[in-house]
Amino acid sequence: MAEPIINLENINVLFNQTSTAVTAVKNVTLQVNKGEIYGVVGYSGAGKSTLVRVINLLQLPTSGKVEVNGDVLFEKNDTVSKRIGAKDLRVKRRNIGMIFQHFNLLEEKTVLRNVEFALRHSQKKEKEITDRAIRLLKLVGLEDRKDFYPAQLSGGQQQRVAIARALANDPEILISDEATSALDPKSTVQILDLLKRINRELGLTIVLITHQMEAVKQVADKIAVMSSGEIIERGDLVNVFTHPQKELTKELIGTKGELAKAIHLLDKDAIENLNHEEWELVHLTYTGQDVVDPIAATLYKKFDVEVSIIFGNVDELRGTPVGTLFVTLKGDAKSRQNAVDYLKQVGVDVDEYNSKEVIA
Ligand SMILES: Nc1ncnc2c1ncn2[C@@H]1O[C@H](COP(=O)(O)OP(=O)(O)OP(=O)(O)O)[C@@H](O)[C@H]1O
Repeated sequence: MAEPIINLENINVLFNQTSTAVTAVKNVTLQVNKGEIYGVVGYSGAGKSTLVRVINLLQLPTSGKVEVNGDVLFEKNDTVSKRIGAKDLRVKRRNIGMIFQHFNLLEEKTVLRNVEFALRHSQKKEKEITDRAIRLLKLVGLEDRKDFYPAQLSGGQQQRVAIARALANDPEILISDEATSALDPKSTVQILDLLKRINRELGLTIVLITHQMEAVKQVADKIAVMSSGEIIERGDLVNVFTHPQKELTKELIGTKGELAKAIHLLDKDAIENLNHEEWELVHLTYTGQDVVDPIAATLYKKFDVEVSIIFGNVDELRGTPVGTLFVTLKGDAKSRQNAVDYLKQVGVDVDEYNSKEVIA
């Protein structure tokens, strides 16, 4: 049974500015299970940072309930108003590591001292602290840079130091706030691989907020899409990517751009002599190549529907290959309907675009 480690219920965060009030988070309920990598995505200003800062009460909600590891840290509604004490909160916060876009390292301290700094409040002896810091630097592959200063490291390496520091107190949860947004693509992949590895090896639960869909695609088990303070869509990563419901989700994962490209690439000559009733554009999404390989032949043989491929693409979602294919189907309406029903039956997700709208 999945065990929730983070439980946010009906969270609202209202910022009262002098002239205007902004509701940065609107009635958000979110559960993250132990050991999951949960991606929270959305455009800038959607409320992602505010929401995750609520988890360790760096941001106090206006109302709602914050529960971490079964302990209620905050609860406020019409009948209840309680909040964990400052001392207990400090202890709880050590169980939640954080990494940020700009690393936030202490520039005047060496890599080793930066990691040790996170352990300054622990009861450990100096030698134990140093040993632990070195072990963590080994984990992130930077043991040989322990005496360097942050400025002497690349962005990716600085983020590794930040990860080692975030893990110093052995947290069960790691919050990553746009941690790869300032990195080049190669370092981004390396940092995401590292996050995936520590998730697996240490059983760490990771909440990853990002506007980079590539990042969640690589590592997340589940995603939530935020817009104007609300979660508008959520679920298993592969499911959301293959069956996006909301326009914004389609936009974020690139379906909309792909559709525009498919329309642009349509062989206008080939369809010029057909009337609107005789063809349509369809977008097929499928997991597993074997489903799609024989499609064209099958649709022609079984349903007398002609398939022309406009373009296709195979992507990888957390290790699962997911294919998308834009094709035109030519044939009478009834045959095309039968063909589409058949595709759905064999597990292909089908989006149909009316030919009239497509070439309008
Ligand atoms: N301390 C604050 N005071 C007032 N308004 C704030 C504060 N923090 C955030 N906001 C507002 O709340 C909304 C959500 O901001 P938030 O930073 O959570 O979004 P985000 O999705 O994380 O975007 P970004 O990645 O750009 O930070 C925005 O309208 C922002 O201007």
